[in-house]
Amino acid sequence: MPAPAVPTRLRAHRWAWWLLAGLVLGLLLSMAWGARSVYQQREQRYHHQIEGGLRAISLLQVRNVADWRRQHIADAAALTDDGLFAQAAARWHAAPSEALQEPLRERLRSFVEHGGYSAAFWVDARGALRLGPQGALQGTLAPPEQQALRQALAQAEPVAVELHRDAAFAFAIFGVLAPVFDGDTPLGAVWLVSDARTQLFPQVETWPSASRSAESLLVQRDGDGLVYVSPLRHRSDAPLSLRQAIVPGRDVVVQAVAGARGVVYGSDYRGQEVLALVSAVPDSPWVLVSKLDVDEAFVEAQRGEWLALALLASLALLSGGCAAAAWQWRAWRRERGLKLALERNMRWLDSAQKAASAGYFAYDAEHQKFFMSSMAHAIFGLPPQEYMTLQQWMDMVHPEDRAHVLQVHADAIAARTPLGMQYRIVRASDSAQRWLQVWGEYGDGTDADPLRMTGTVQDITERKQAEQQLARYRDALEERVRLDPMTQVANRLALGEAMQREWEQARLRGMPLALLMIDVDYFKAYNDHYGHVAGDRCLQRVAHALAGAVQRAGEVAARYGGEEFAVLLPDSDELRAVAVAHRLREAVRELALEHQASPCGAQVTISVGVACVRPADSQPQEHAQTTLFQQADEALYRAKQAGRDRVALYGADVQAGPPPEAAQQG
Ligand SMILES: Nc1nc2c(ncn2[C@@H]2O[C@H](COP(=O)(O)OP(=O)(O)OP(=O)(O)O)[C@@H](O)[C@H]2O)c(=O)[nH]1
Repeated sequence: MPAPAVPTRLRAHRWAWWLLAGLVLGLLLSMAWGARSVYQQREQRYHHQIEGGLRAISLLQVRNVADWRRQHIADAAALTDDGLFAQAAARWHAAPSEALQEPLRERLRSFVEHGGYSAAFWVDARGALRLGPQGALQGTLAPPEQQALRQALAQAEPVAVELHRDAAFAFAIFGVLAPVFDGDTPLGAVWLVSDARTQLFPQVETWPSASRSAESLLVQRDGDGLVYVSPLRHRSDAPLSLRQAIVPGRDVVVQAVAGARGVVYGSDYRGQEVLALVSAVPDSPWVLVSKLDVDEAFVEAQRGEWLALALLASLALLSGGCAAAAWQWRAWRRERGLKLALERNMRWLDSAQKAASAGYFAYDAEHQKFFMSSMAHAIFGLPPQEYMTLQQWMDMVHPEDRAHVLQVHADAIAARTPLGMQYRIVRASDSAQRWLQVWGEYGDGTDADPLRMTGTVQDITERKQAEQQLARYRDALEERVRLDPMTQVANRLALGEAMQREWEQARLRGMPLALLMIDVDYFKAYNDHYGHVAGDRCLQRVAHALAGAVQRAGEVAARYGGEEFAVLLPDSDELRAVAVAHRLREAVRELALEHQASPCGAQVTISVGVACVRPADSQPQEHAQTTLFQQADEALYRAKQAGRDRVALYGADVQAGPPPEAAQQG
């Protein structure tokens, strides 16, 4: 069944959409702003965390290096202050023998074996190497140590020889010269030598993290430039071999040597962007630069942040997707529910239409097509198809109704008023004439919604036939109500109505009106003689004869009651009325009904009273009519009195015998 193409246009309110879009945009912007703020806060906090961590490591390393240096000075100072050692040294100086050198060697050996020093030597006050842990030595101190010896003997306290390279050692050494005195007499000094490679550098090489770029550097000023004291993680230069000019710039080591302290951002010896923490090592020329690649410190952290953000965004998207899917599913369920309800309603509608023989349609005025339900197709006798054309419909409308139907449709379109009409069609399938009831309504016919009529069509042929039948019954009944059941002529009700009608006509046209009152003569005697059944039959024949004798339009012959009749004669003056009265009397006589009990010649006769009136506006109508009846009755009475079987005109002498010439002709 082709469903009618009734458009369902959902007109969205444009302003509501704009408002919604604005709200969504505002929400997105505020979310972006919030995310940016959170990100910046987190980045700042992360910077603080990284810098704090770097600061802690730097402090630790600085403390270790400083402690290491202090330990060396403290060991040397303890030796300078050791009186027993000084006495042993004085004894050996006074008499150098194997036996007297043993306490000194023992002491030197303990520094190497238990003090963590790489070497320990006894040097005399002139700087000649005299004794080592293994025995006597020969040689002299290198210039830095010579200078330190002089300084130490002059100050009577230990003097450190900063980290440097010495041809006698394969590694960079740090030394301390501890002067020894016999009273005020300088005897010499003990030279304590440390291997920086195993003793110092590990202090700055150890990092409590698995960072790939973390590095601590000990640097110191060297004339106009600077020198890298500790080994480099990313270069193979030997300690103290890498020198660099102090050129102002972003180099963190240059900044450190130039006096910068604390957190410094800049580049390192690789040209890499680094975050550095610069601290001076107390009581030393060294500056410790602990640094991390910015890439590693922050970019990876940023990557982590982005990852977390991406995770959050994914979660949000997933949640949004789930919500959208849930919403879609709900909408789908709702739509499905509506569809099912619609299908159910359509089935009910179809059933209702079948039960009511009604179909529905939508007429597209632009394309002149009717889209109809299957029931509507059946009503028009068309096979189920997509639509019915306007021409098809017009051809089917009954030719007698066509002009009227088209006019009503045109009026409904023009006035946009609902349409309701009944008309006939010649059904396409069997050419049967059918009555249809159509209800329709035209739309507003705007640009967006072309002119369209929707409505219902119902086959009301059976109802129409029933109505016509009913009308016929009603007419018949109406007729019967105004008929005397026994004689089948009009009764008093019909006579009264005719009197009203004809009176009005006569009054308007100024014409006369006549009333004849008729009574069967000696009818009691007839009944008595022939019986009531015969009496009835007699009355029927008399009535029939009277009715047959009045032929002009508007003339009414009625049974007035019992054996009495009345005849109303419009447009009749007294002359004509008397003539008609005689004709009626003659018509009864011609029946030749035997009446042995009648003194009027052994057959049924009638007496007639005639009265005439010319209705006028001045007369009260009811009263005038009553008067007319009374006058006709009085004339009848006079006819009876005069011997019966005759005509009496009210207000004139009663005549007997045959009717006058004029009456015969009237
Ligand atoms: N059979 C029959 N008799 C009727 C009917 N209606 C009235 N009658 C009789 O008609 C008679 C009328 O009698 P009356 O009024 O005395 O008058 P009449 O005998 O005809 O005498 P006049 O009228 O003076 O000539 C009565 O006997 C009624 O019973 C009817 O429908 N059928």
